[in-house]
Amino acid sequence: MATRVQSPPGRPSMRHGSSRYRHSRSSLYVAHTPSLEPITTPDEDEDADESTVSSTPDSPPTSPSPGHGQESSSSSTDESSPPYKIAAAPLTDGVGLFATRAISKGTIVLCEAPMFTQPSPPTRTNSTVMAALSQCTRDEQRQYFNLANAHKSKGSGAPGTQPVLPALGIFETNALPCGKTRSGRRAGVFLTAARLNHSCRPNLARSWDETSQQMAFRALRDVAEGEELCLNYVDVIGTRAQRTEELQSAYGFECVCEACALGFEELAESDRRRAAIRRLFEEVAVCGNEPTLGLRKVRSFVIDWLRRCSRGSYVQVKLALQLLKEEELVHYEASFCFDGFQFCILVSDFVNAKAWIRKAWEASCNTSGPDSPASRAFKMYWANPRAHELAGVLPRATLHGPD
Ligand SMILES: C[S@@+](CC[C@H](N)C(=O)[O-])C[C@H]1O[C@@H](n2cnc3c(N)ncnc32)[C@H](O)[C@@H]1O
Repeated sequence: MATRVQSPPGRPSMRHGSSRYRHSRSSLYVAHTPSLEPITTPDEDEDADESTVSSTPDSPPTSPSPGHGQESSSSSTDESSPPYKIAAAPLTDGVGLFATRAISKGTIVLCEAPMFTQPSPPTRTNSTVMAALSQCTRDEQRQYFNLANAHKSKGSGAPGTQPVLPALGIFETNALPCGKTRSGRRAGVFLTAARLNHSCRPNLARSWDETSQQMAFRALRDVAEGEELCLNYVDVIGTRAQRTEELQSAYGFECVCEACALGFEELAESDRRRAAIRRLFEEVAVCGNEPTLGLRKVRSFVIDWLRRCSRGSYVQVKLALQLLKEEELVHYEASFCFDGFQFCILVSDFVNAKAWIRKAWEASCNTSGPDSPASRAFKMYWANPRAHELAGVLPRATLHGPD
């Protein structure tokens, strides 16, 4: 069974020197599409006055608005206690984390250092996990061996395959990706966060902080007291059938989350929306790892898109944002907004570019904090959109902003 670790991870990273923003859990490069209907043709709109967008300040604030990345606080009598508790999650046949008080969007719910980390397979084996465990305290070892093990039933191993021994099985079930070193990517087990169940409508996002070597878990939306706190282990844009297949093959369980438990008609609606979001992602996934190739692809994509615009059959980023809101999948917002920014940048529409990048920055602060590489890059582009390598590579045009 595949590890819980996503490749590469869970929260966004910005590829400096290129133009792509990679969404966290997704393997998709989301250079999508312009929702951006041109309202003037090239050359009609000479140097637009950036100050005309009143909702977009000329420059980003020095610090994000309240809420972003704040440690949890509430009206609870004991604010120093964690805003969560571990309790039985009967549907998952185990435990989960539950909010002990109301938590507002963007709040850091939990910040945790890994008990230990490991390299990626094949370097990671049962022996390397056992060696790391031998450096931990007895209490930590006891807690570790109490964690879920999705590989338990495979103990004897299928003919011709190696059995998954307990220490490794537990690691593969619970580990989260935490950064990259010179020798490659690493994953770690976090004793508290290992109790977070999966939801296809998650209310937590995780982001690894290289400086503190800790994982932060932030509320993606306002969470009510008593609500279960959940991450998404896999990409959740896709129909229930697609998600079920992925969770089964990667983690071996049938998802019991609220999105998967919807009744027939609601599920059909949800499936329709998620399929549309995925289509939007894929239709405009134009860029690979190689910046020059990416640039070429972006260019031909935009030219094609401009052509399609004139026939009125373009896809709208705004539509994607609306669908994400309806499905409560706001952690994908920053990717779409960054694409909106990039398409404006291509045609030197700096007014609308600023509006898009501001929205991308706000969304990114909520999911991964103001100090994440993506948030920093967005803020930098907000201050100076012309610094983007795609700036002005196509004839000038005026597109639309997000609002
Ligand atoms: C990382 S652990 C999460 C905490 C776990 N429930 C426990 O008791 O320790 C992952 C395991 O929890 C269960 N699980 C997590 N999310 C689930 C979901 N949405 N539906 C069903 N089971 C789930 C699966 O058995 C999975 O292998």
